[in-house]
Amino acid sequence: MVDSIAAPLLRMSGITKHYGGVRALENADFDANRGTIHALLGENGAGKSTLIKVLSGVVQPDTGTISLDGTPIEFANPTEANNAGIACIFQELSLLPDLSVADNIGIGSPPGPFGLINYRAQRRLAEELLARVGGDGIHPSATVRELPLSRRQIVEIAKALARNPKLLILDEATSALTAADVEKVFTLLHKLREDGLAIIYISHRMHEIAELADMCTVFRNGRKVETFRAGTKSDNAIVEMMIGREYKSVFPPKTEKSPSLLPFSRFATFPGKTS
Ligand SMILES: Nc1ncnc2c1ncn2[C@@H]1O[C@H](COP(=O)(O)OP(=O)(O)OP(=O)(O)O)[C@@H](O)[C@H]1O
Repeated sequence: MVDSIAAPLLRMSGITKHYGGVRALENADFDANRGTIHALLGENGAGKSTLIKVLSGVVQPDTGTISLDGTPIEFANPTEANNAGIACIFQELSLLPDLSVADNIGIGSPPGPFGLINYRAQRRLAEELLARVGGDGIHPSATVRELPLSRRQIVEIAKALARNPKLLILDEATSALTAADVEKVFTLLHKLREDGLAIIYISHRMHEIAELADMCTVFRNGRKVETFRAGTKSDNAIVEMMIGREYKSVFPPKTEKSPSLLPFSRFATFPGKTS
């Protein structure tokens, strides 16, 4: 993690969002720093996805302010958020399966003169980005449909990086991947963190967060409960923050003979969700 004494890259303050009569976020605050992987934790319905939707221009908040790099921002739609340097990856990939890898990666890039696509430039961009994300073995002219899921996820990340974002958000983006493929994505995210990106990561798999995150923020009932450094709280303390009451672990207490290398139980998922 890059320690930052400067202002955070992202600052969300006092965000409230209702869907009709349902309060999804209530006066919520959230900061994210450059060079940091920040996990968002919370039970189902805590407001995590709504926070991300506000941040990525999918929905607009009722009240509250957002600033990026110290500049106040408001997004009317996802394209505006994208243009400002915010890229979002969801569990459902956004790739068009019948197009090539290069077409998918270049899809958001502005066309050349006379509105024409410069295929050579598009292919070069795809090659550069695939190399950056460790997808060297993926051919830019391969059709996305031909690729296994883990490779598609790599292409999705390459596509997200095509606009050179400052902030990369992954919302349950690794849920469909095998453990081995998740490891590959984590290696890539660590590399992107070293490049200075701010990364926000949502997952219900506690062991993933323990392995990946530098910082954690817990949400409950649409509000931020606490932000803390990963590894500084026990599993139970985190679950209690998430559910707002005492939690008796369903896992046997650790013995000296079975130390856990991770601050969270290896196979634990958060209550209320299976992965
Ligand atoms: N489009 C919508 N219309 C009505 N209510 C919604 C809508 N989207 C979310 N909600 C409600 O807003 C609250 C916050 O939901 P949100 O999806 O942000 O939580 P979450 O923490 O991301 O949960 P999950 O882990 O299940 O995705 C919940 O009560 C949810 O039912």
